[in-house]
Amino acid sequence: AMFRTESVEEFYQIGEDIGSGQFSEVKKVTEKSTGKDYAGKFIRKRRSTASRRGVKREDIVREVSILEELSHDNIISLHDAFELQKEVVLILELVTGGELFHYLAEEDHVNEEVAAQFVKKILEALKHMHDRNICHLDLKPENIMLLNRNTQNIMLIDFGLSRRIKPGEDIRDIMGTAEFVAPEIINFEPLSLNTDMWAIGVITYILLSGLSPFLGDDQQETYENVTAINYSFEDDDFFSSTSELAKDFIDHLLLKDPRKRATVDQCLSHPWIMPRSKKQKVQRQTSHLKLE
Ligand SMILES: Nc1cc2c(nn1)-c1ccccc1CC2
Repeated sequence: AMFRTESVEEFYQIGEDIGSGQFSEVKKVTEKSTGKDYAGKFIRKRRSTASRRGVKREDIVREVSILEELSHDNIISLHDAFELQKEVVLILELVTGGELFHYLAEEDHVNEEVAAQFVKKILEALKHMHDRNICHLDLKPENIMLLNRNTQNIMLIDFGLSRRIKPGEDIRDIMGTAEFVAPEIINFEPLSLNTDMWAIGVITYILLSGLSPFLGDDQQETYENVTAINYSFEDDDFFSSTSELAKDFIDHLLLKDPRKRATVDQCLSHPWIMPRSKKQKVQRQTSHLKLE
């Protein structure tokens, strides 16, 4: 059986809230037998097929089976799982560095050296997934946690929309967060591993500028900006000190045709992520010096 049916409170002491999702609360929990701290993700089950609240049991089972298949330093690990009458509780590895989103809110934007290190870590986690034909489909700063404040070590945390991409099988029904969704999601065209690569382009743009490239005044306007690929680096000279390498990296990801986008392997060997020469490394650093 996938889930234990004993009471989670018999084995874990429930602590304070540390986060939440649309249908989930995440609390710090302590395993009684070991004294170890974890993150307990309490996911409300959907009571009936007619309801729009809660998560379908099959979707929770999918999230758990994907978490069980993945094993990587920058991907949250699953320690245990309980099923109660109204909810499922996932016992996840505890990360306490806060969301990348909050770090960005404080820092506004980060210098290129730091941004490139963050993106490299996210790409390494994503490579572990893509090598297993698993796509995340909800990559955004809220789903990226910092291991701790002062390193670029990150952790992907939420696999609620993740899917195994089977050749020939069409996935069209996923809808993530408007600012980060690729054009094919809005147009209900087939999704693929390349759908994640679009989100990497959006996250990189935000890391470097603090601006969200497609964000409009409402969801409709955001969708129009995405499907029109309406972004630029000219906004209010937020990119005046950004290197050409960084802009080139983003330009190879924010492409309408998913097949033209750089893959995770191509991103990992892009000179912005893997500088091949002193000149390229200096180019990345000088942009930082100008900012400071
Ligand atoms: N939707 C969310 C949201 C969160 C988490 N998981 N899913 C999480 C996982 C491990 C440690 C800490 C958290 C808090 C945020």
